[in-house]
Order: sequence, then C-alpha cells, then structure tokens
Amino acid sequence: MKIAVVGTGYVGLVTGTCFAETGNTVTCVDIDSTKVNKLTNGEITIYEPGLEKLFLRNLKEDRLHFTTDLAAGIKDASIIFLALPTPPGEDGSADLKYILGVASQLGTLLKTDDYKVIIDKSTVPVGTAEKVNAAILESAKKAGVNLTGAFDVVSNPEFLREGVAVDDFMKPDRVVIGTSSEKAKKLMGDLYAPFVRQGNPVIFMDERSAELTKYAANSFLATKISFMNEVARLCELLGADVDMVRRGVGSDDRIGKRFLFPGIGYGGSCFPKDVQALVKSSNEVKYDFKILNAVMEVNETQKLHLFPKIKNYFKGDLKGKHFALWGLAFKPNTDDIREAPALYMIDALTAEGATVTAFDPEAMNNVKKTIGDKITYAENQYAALQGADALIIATEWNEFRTPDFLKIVSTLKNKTIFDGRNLFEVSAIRELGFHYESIGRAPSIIK
Ligand SMILES: NC(=O)C1=CN([C@@H]2O[C@H](COP(=O)(O)OP(=O)(O)OC[C@H]3O[C@@H](n4cnc5c(N)ncnc54)[C@H](O)[C@@H]3O)[C@@H](O)[C@H]2O)C=CC1
Ligand SMILES: O=C(O)[C@H]1O[C@H](OP(=O)(O)OP(=O)(O)OC[C@H]2O[C@@H](n3ccc(=O)[nH]c3=O)[C@H](O)[C@@H]2O)[C@H](O)[C@@H](O)[C@@H]1O
Repeated sequence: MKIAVVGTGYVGLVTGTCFAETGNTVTCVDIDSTKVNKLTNGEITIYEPGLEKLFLRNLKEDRLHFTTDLAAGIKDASIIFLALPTPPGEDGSADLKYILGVASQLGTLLKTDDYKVIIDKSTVPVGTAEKVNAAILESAKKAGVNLTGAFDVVSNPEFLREGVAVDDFMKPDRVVIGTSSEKAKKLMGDLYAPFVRQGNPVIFMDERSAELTKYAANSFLATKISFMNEVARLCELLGADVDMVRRGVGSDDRIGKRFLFPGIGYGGSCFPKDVQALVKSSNEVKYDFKILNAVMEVNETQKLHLFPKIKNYFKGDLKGKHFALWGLAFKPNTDDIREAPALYMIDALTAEGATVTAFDPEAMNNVKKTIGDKITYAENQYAALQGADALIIATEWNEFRTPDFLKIVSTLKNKTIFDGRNLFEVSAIRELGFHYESIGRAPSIIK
C-alpha cells in the first residue's frame, strides 16, 4: 500500500518506519525542513531503541521517503495518517489547530475520483473525526469541489510507549479502529494484519468510542500511578514499605503488576496533557470527572515529594548547596524531556540558591536547548558527583541501578542519596553508610 504520514515526530516516525517495514511505501511529511533534511540523509531525529536500524533499512530499500511538501507527499497515497501535535490549549483542552489546519489543506488537495482514508493517529477529543471531515469538505467547497464520498476519516489512536515504541507498534496489545465506513474498515484491517498475526485483536468501533478509548486508557494508567503514589505517602506515615505493598497488591491478576511503581510523578508529553484534556471534555458536557481531578492534584505535588525531604536534611537552607542529578528524561530509554519531573526538581533547587550538575545518557542535549546553563552537565554519571552535597535520582536508567558505590563514596562530598525512583534496597545502602531517602520507605521506619 502507499501511505502518507503527516507529522514526523515520535509517533509519525515510528508509524512511518514500521509500516515501511511491512512492505508498504511510506512518505512522511513534516513542516520542519531541518528534520526532513536530516531524515532524508539518513540521520535519525529521535532516540528510540531499535528504530534507527529499521529506519536505515527502509530508507535504503526506498520504501521510506521524507518531504515538506504535503501535496507531493499525499499524491499517490491511499491512506493518510495525521500524527500531528495536540498540545494543551490555554484552557487545558486539546488544541486542534495542527490537525484542522492540515485537514483544510487536504480539502484543496484531494480529488473526487481518488478515494483516500484520512486517519487521526494523534490523540484527539471525541468528535474530532467529525471536525476533520467537516474541515476537509468545507475547504474543498470553497474551492468549488464536492468531495462527498471521496474520502473517509478514521480514528486509529496510538498506544505506543516511548522507549519501547518499535516493539509496541510491531506487536500491539490491540489495534483500535473507529470507523463507520465498510470501505475504510477493509483497508485498515488489511494494513494492520501483519501486526496482529499472534492473535491480538483489531477492535473496530465507531469513531467517538475510539477517540474516547485513547483518553480512557491513558487516564486509567495515570490513575494507577497516582493511586500508588498516595499509597507510598501513606506508607511513609504508617511505617510500611511501598515496594512490599506493590508486590503484594500487583500479584492479584485483577490488578496486575505493571504501572504500580511509585516515584516523583508521571511526566511525558501524554499523561499530563491527556488527563487534563479528558477532564476538560467532561466539563464541556457538564460532567465532573472527580477521580481525574484528584489524579492530577496528586501528580502535581508528587513531582516535588522529595524536595521537603532534601530541604529538611539540609536544615531548611539550600543556599550554596550543590547537587548531582542522575536522570533528566521523563523516563528511561528516551531523550524526551516533556513534563519531566527532573525539570521541576531543578527549578525548585535553583530557586532556593542551590546549584546542580546533571547527567543523562540521552536527554542532555534537549535540556541544554531548553534551560541552557541554568545547570551544568557532566560527561558521565560519576563526573556529576564531583563536589556535590548529595545525589538526587530522577530517572531509572538501567545504568543507575547497580552503580559503583565505592566511586560514589569517593566522589560525593556527603554520603547522601535522595532517590525518586526507589532504585536501591534500603537496608543494603544503609549498610554502606549512606543517608538514603526514597519514596514510600521512610528512613526512620525501615530498619
Ligand atoms: N509521543 C508518544 O509517545 C505518543 C504520542 N501520541 C499522540 O500523537 C500525537 C503526536 O505526538 P508526538 O509524535 O509525540 O509529537 P511530536 O511533537 O514529536 O511530533 C509532531 C510533528 O508534527 C510536525 N508538524 C507540526 N505541524 C505540522 C504540519 N502542519 N504539517 C506537517 N508536520 C507538522 C512537527 O514538526 C513534529 O515533527 C499527539 O497527539 C500525541 O498525543 C500518541 C501515542 C504516543
Ligand atoms: O499516549 C501516549 O503518548 C502514551 O503515553 C504513555 O506512554 P509514555 O508517556 O511514553 O510512557 P509511560 O511508560 O507510560 O510512562 C509515563 C510516565 O509515568 C511514569 N510511571 C510509569 C509507570 C509506573 O509504574 N510509574 C510511573 O511513575 C513514568 O516515569 C513516566 O513519567 C502510555 O503508556 C502509552 O500507552 C501511550 O501511547
């Protein structure tokens, strides 16, 4: 099949590459000419494990192309994916200007005798497929063309996680397709058939249900995390160990082991914006989604849950203190720093007169572009420790899990660690003589 993917960010590039990998010819369109030039020349623009190899192979096989020209990009395609940003608008609802902007452009480019399926891959509020449909028809009408019947708009939300995006895309738990068109249903079923050979379902439904499925899934996962973060807070107050509670709770199949890890809050480009957008959508129909308001409130405070512990340890005065920070990305195996809890920690520390030297295996360039020399950057995790009064851990990169503690001891000024991801066993690290504080495992309680 010939496919166009409009928007070549995390989702667009993975989508385009993976569809090329199953033999389709894919053209990715992006307005960012720097990005398009790099990709055309074989330079990958995001860090995503396993992606580069597939990207280079399909580029070489001439199945993957990049352009800034929307008209040229969609000309031969029978399927057009929209993988465009849907950032929060001023009021927290999803801003559809990118999606509807491209939809209007498509209205002037589609032909009456060349049927195409337009797919919302972006996370969009309920009713967006109808809006995209109307925007295409309207701009065509202005140009004197009646496109009725020449296209269908389908909702096909994406559930991939950054860091494991290729695996998630190639072997999805499920594929959700919202469409009321039999023609589009057949095309989408054929397109996804190679990805569900192990029997994972392709679930067909109406457009609105598909749109809501995406928000409900992300919001449920965010709820699990905030719930466990509250359990962790309670553990600290009651003298329990959240890691034990997590294992005890997660062993029940009805609850499941995944997404129960407490920490310094959920970040990333999706959970924060999607939970907020679903609350907003609910408000628009006069429904008060009470649980989600609490989920957001817990997450806001959780991002700085370590901060009072740090301040308390330094007797309320952080002025002139210097911290080593391990981890900047919002989670491991990505260079994405959108809504990263580490950035909130940096703001809080520097606002109190402290200085920070950070190390992250992949995200330092993105942080430099955002906050520049507000902090300093180390070339490896141990160099970050030089002269620091304490180590703070914000992201659970694998290489932080079993570090060389002798090196830490010999480089840090004080044997003090504040761990936002519960990487170390409390008793073991105390035996090494560290003052160690983490989440949901109060030092005064766990012996
Ligand atoms: N990042 C993730 O892990 C996931 C994201 N999503 C959703 O997918 C959508 C896209 O997210 P990301 O890929 O993370 O965004 P992104 O910001 O990484 O990429 C968006 C791309 O669209 C391009 N773009 C903007 N306007 C354009 C236009 N008029 N024409 C062509 N290209 C244009 C940008 O230059 C950028 O390259 C969002 O709705 C997001 O919520 C869904 C599942 C996972
Ligand atoms: O819509 C999206 O963009 C995507 O959002 C999330 O994927 P992602 O944001 O890449 O990362 P997650 O692994 O879900 O982690 C999100 C945040 O939750 C935090 N988290 C996750 C799991 C956990 O147990 N505890 C926890 O604090 C992570 O540290 C991270 O900050 C969803 O998992 C994907 O299914 C979805 O497609």
